[in-house]
Amino acid sequence: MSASSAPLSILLINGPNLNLLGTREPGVYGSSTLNDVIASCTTTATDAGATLVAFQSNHEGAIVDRIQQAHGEGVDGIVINPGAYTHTSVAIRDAFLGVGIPFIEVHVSNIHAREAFRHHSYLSDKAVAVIAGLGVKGYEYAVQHVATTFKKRVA
Ligand SMILES: O=C1C[C@@](O)(C(=O)O)C[C@@H](O)[C@@H]1O
Repeated sequence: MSASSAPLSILLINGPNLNLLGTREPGVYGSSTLNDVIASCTTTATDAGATLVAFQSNHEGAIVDRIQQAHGEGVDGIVINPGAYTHTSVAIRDAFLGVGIPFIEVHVSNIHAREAFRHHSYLSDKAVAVIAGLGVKGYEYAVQHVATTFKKRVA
């Protein structure tokens, strides 16, 4: 397959505690599981002619490693819910700046309507877009946007 006809490649990253979606604070995060999210995002990507790979880790360095690895893999766009690292991680910010892969930041909850320490994100000013407060639907909207508007990246 030539580079021009290769499908757009999307990486979905979920940070700490998002493996607990479905049981974690359901009043805040809802009842869908991470597997539900991955299934719906995979369908959204596939229907739009893109591919999607999902990754979850509770460890900051593993997320940095995965972002760096994505560069070598030719990933075209990343959808990330960094969880609590949103509010703390210069390392994840620097990883995005280092690889230059465009990304959308997703939060299940509206972080701006919650505690003050959740209002600041180390990623938002570098993101193509930020979706917060639309529940797990936010992931699908982000994947849909990446799949239909992002371009294949030139290595
Ligand atoms: O783990 C999370 C989940 C979250 O990113 C969200 O999806 O709403 C919001 C963060 O503040 C929190 O630490």
